Amino acid sequence: MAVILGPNRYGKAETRVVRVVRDGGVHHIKDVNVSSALSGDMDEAHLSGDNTAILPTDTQKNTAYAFARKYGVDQIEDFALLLARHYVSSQPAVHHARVEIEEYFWDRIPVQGPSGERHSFVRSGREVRTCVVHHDRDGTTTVLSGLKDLVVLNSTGSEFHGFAVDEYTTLQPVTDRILATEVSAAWRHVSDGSPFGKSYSEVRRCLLEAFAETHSLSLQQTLYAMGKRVLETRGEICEVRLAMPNKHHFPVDLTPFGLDNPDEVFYAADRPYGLIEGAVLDDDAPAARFAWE
Ligand SMILES: O=c1[nH]c(=O)c2[nH]c(=O)[nH]c2[nH]1
Repeated sequence: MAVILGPNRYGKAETRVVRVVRDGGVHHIKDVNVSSALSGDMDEAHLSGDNTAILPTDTQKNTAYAFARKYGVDQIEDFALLLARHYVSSQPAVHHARVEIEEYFWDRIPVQGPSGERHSFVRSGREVRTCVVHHDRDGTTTVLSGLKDLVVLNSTGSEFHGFAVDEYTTLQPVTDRILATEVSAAWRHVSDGSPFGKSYSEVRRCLLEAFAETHSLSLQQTLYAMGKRVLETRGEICEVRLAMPNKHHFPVDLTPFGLDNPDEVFYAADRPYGLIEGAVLDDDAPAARFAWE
């Protein structure tokens, strides 16, 4: 038997970059979390401890901060593209760069200082925006945008029946239930030139509208409807992957207290939960290459 080195990459995970832009007394905040991972001609670092090809992860952290100052941080996808291209073009040993960014939203606290200052924020209860960019020295670039922690609920319009049963099945069919989930979604851009800000808000709108407008016979059906809505509405997207936990809401039995419960009071269970995952894509979507790695 011979031992060989398998696929490997290395980088700095979760460099938290907060940038404040001052427009007089009106401040703007960008709060991102940058993870870079590089791979290429660097086997010797693992095999013999030769670090010649290794650009330190500490340098990768510094680069994220320096680029935030030099180029600003607007759309996270554009910032990730900038970093990924920088590593591949400046380091001969780096054949491939993967840059993942999360963005956390802040809302302005609507008060003003005596001279009109506006510099107070509250962390938004909104979802986290995400992206994953790959850039390879063969010239291929892939861009995924996404979101996570988007919690949604339909208080009716959801059924679940007609399912397979065996000797362990106790679930009763229902024609009206609460459907709640915490959406994690990622969508693949056809090119690296999408207008990423507008695209993000429109995809988010498609997901929410399809969730609300679909009369659901299962979370699986709702998932497909959400992905389909994005693909039919947004030409710049060719694939959507969704992970949606079924956040079960069980009507509480109130009969011990002499009370009925006409689907009014629910117990929101946190675990276990059903986990529904799926990809929806254009049948002529270009090859994904390493986009999902
Ligand atoms: O929408 C659902 N899909 C399932 O696969 C499932 N399984 C289950 O127990 N409840 C549900 N609900």
